[in-house]
Amino acid sequence: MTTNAELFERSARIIPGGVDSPVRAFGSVGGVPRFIASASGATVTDVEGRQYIDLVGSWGPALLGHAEPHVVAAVQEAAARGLSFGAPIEGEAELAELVAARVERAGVRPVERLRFVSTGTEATMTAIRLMRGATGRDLIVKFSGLYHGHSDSLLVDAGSGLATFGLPASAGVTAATSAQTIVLPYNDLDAVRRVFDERGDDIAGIIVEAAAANMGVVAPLPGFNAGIIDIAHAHGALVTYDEVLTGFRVSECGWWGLENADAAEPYRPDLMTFGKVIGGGMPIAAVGGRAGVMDLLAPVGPVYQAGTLSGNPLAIAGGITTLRLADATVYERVDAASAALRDAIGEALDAAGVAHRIQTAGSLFSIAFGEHDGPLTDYAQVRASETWRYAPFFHALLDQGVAAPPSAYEAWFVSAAHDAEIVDRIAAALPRAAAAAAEARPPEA
Ligand SMILES: Cc1ncc(COP(=O)(O)O)c(C=O)c1O
Ligand SMILES: N[C@H](C=O)CCC(=O)O
Repeated sequence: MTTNAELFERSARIIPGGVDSPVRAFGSVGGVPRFIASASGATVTDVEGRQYIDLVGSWGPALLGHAEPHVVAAVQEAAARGLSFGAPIEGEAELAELVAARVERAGVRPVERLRFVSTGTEATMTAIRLMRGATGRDLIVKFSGLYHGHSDSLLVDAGSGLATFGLPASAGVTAATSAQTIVLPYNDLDAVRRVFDERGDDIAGIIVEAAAANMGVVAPLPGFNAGIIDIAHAHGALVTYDEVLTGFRVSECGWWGLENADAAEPYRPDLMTFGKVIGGGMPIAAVGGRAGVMDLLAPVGPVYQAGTLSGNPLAIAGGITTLRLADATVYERVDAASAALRDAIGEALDAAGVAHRIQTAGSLFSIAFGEHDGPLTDYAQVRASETWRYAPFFHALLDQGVAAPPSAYEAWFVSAAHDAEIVDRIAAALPRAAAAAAEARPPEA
């Protein structure tokens, strides 16, 4: 049997850090990452044959659970017809229509056009290029601790792996590129107003996660998302609303649908980005939005964007089947599992005397250790929390067969396959994890 440790060592000799995406390396929690051999429903199994209840969900896509049989069959059937054609296929329009139709409230449909790419990074990169192309301006506004993938302009003060490893930015991004990204504190409308008052004529647009979930989960304050759209539009700038992580995970209609559930006049971002769930585990993402902006894309307009594998037939098949299956009952199951799990975590931590706050945005959640007066609202507060309690908490769960995200800065993902029995098994593992968090001590300064 090959062990995780042997594979990690072998991989690290040829792949930097032994992984193809930094957070997977267990850098901030320590130890050896599990090399996954297979996954089914709510569980993953590593190369040593050990099964874990999975709370990572491939970082979001596994809404229905792993290897959902209909999705697997659809992908297999597509594969049998050919892996990639570099030409349009019928399913692209169908998946685009499915995505666009879901983002609808009170007759408002912000997605009039959609283009598929292969990753969320490409989707947000294309979105900011479109905002610049549409306005003829250079500056982009983003928020501290939010993550939009790894394109140069958006790595400044970003969440996810940069937060995990405590990096303010990435080496290799030129000073000139960084200077074109203005970073503001999340949930601070006054800061947005001030920067637009000072530099509004030069700002192409704002990009924002629909609900922040890459610095742990930090929900937008009521009115924040609508407010930034008002401010941007008053200055002739655009807004990209990044639903790569939240889209069709927190509701049938994404975070936009949750926030606008009862709105007579839903707010309307100019562009939206999607990924993760729209491929059900296959590599696909998308940028969509107002026709007037989207039609600037080549070959209709002058903003260039392309991709050899864009609209890949296997990914399109996985996406269509996933979205067709992701109906109201799926979201009820996911919401119920998330609520039951949050309750169990809260009870275990309370019983162990560990001060904490469970941050939520729909079914997404994360744990902010330490005393907090109310929900944490920005990155500074998250960084000031007792993140050092996370590693022992994480490892105590892992030792008992529960795989939480290997970073305090990542969201926890449940799926429709996380039923009551699975939640009970996690609950049984929580007291030991809570005790480990209670015993943790801060690192020496
Ligand atoms: C909100 C958000 N935007 C963009 C991305 C980038 O997507 P990808 O990893 O597919 O490039 C991610 C996650 O990685 C994300 O969470
Ligand atoms: N936080 C990231 C996506 O949402 C985690 C995925 C990755 O970068 O590996």
